[in-house]
Amino acid sequence: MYIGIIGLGSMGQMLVKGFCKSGVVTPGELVVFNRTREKAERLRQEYPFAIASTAQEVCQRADIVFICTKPLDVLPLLKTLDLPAEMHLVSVAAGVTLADLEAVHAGPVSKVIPTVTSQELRGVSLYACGRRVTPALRADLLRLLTALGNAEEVSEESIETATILTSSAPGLFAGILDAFARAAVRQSPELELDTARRMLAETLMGTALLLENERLDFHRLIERVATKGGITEEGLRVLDRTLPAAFDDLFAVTKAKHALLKERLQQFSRNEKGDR
Ligand SMILES: NC(=O)c1ccc[n+]([C@@H]2O[C@H](COP(=O)([O-])OP(=O)(O)OC[C@H]3O[C@@H](n4cnc5c(N)ncnc54)[C@H](OP(=O)(O)O)[C@@H]3O)[C@@H](O)[C@H]2O)c1
Ligand code: PRO
Repeated sequence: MYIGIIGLGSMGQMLVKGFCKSGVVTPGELVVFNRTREKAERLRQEYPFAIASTAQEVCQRADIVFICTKPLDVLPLLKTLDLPAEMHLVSVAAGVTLADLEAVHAGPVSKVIPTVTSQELRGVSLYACGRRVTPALRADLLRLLTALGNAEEVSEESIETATILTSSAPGLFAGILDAFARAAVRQSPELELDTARRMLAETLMGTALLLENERLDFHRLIERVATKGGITEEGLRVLDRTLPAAFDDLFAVTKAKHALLKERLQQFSRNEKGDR
């Protein structure tokens, strides 16, 4: 099976690295295209895949094609291509729906929300398959996604909320940790910011391992850390008071951004229909 990847930014590169690292495919089974060719050539030094001259060539040569451009670039690009009917088209773009994809491709389409952590073969890929995806094509897709970590099938209704938990979360964790480190330095200016960041990064790694190796849930972990009547308990009270509203706000603004993206994608589709 040949796998095509169009767009070699953060996600396209993650797919190349994750697929090859897991051994689910060899570089020889990959055919890629990126707008700026040098980026593909740089990555090819490590992963000897085929570089196509055009996105059309990727679609001609691959059985399944992951389109990894920014959301608003997906449909304009797909509209310029003559997509082979049997090709499984997979979009990783936030906000691009199965209906958007089925409107531009007569063959099977799926939507996947990957995550940067899959480069380490850990994390959750979300997926939803369109009506024309056969059980065999679904199994092929699942084989690729489970090589990258866990794969969770989700409805399109819940995919946007789940995206924040699986795909935005690594960046959000980093943002939280950075604010945590900066607060520590405000408290104790003699502590260097980089030292505070390193302490937190190492503590995050250890926490993840404890959760996994001891099969702890979040509450059990809290019990292990927060000595009754001790210091951590006080910190947790502050989080209980302040974080629910902050996370409600976070989900509200990210939902609004998804809605804006979808509105702009629909506008594109309406303009296309008008032109015909
Ligand atoms: N980053 C994440 O963690 C993440 C997670 C889940 C989903 N996603 C989704 O993944 C998609 C890509 O995000 P990203 O973060 O990887 O973006 P990115 O780093 O900006 O990468 C986009 C890539 O697409 C290439 N490109 C643009 N137009 C193209 C065209 N017509 N033909 C071929 N290549 C083209 C760009 O090429 P150049 O080198 O010329 O710029 C660039 O390498 C988005 O739709 C996003 O919603 C991202
Ligand atoms: N990265 C993409 C974004 O920030 C989608 C989820 C994670 O838009």
